[in-house]
Amino acid sequence: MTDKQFFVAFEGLDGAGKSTVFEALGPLLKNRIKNKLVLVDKKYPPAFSSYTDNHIATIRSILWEYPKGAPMDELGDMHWLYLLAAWFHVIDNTQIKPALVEGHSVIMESWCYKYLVRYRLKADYMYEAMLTAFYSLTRPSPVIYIDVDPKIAAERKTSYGFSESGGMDGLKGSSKSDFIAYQNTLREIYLDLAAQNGWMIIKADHKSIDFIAHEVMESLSDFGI
Ligand SMILES: Nc1ncnc2c1ncn2[C@@H]1O[C@H](COP(=O)(O)OP(=O)(O)O)[C@@H](O)[C@H]1O
Ligand SMILES: Cc1cn([C@H]2C[C@H](O)[C@@H](COP(=O)(O)OP(=O)(O)O)O2)c(=O)[nH]c1=O
Repeated sequence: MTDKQFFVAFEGLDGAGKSTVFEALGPLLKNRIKNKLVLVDKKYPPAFSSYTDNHIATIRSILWEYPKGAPMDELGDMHWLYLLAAWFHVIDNTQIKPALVEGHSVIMESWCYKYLVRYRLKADYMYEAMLTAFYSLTRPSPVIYIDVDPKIAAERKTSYGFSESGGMDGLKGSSKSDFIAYQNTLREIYLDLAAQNGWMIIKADHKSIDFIAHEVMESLSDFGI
């Protein structure tokens, strides 16, 4: 048992297995730590107040419940940047910061780096603007990067979304091969970020969820968790 306080978050490509490993890890971690553990799903955080819950439901519907085929690129990359920043700041303010102040530990199913990776492909000033907008967000440590070959992630999916296939970066088409090509580009950027920031990398190709979850638990011991 450990009483170390932590904030850890998963990162990885679309279909890497973040949500699934997050669900498997929760019960394993709860048995290992003395503090209360707060589990936060990026899109569906635990209830807060009715005002805030309504507010975030509105932002969520814009960010994630958009109609299939919506021409999201019409609105512009800077618009989406600030909406994404608004989302992560509300999660930080209402979930992560208060939990840490209370002495609890937090595990996030995924954090904001996926969008930094996507914005790395855009003009430099946009990437810089996103870094600035995200600057004061609480930083997880460690970040657990679930690394999969995009071909394997693609096999798990039945459809390939517009933004998952590079639609927001001017790429046309959302076939399996479009998804794989875009995700391969993102993976290189992700792996650079992982190396620069000392993220924990879990190689997940051809491994069961149970196996991956136990590997994550072993690696977390190296961080005293
Ligand atoms: N290691 C794995 N082996 C087999 N299937 C997996 C594995 N990891 C995830 N999956 C399946 O792949 C799909 C995508 O996983 P998910 O956790 O939703 O990915 P993410 O949250 O990273 O987008 C789900 O249907 C999940 O059951
Ligand atoms: C401009 C831009 C916006 N976004 C925004 C639009 C979407 O509403 C939002 C969420 O992306 P989406 O791929 O729909 O979901 P997920 O977060 O599960 O991967 O991010 C990008 O993902 N990429 C971009 O290049």
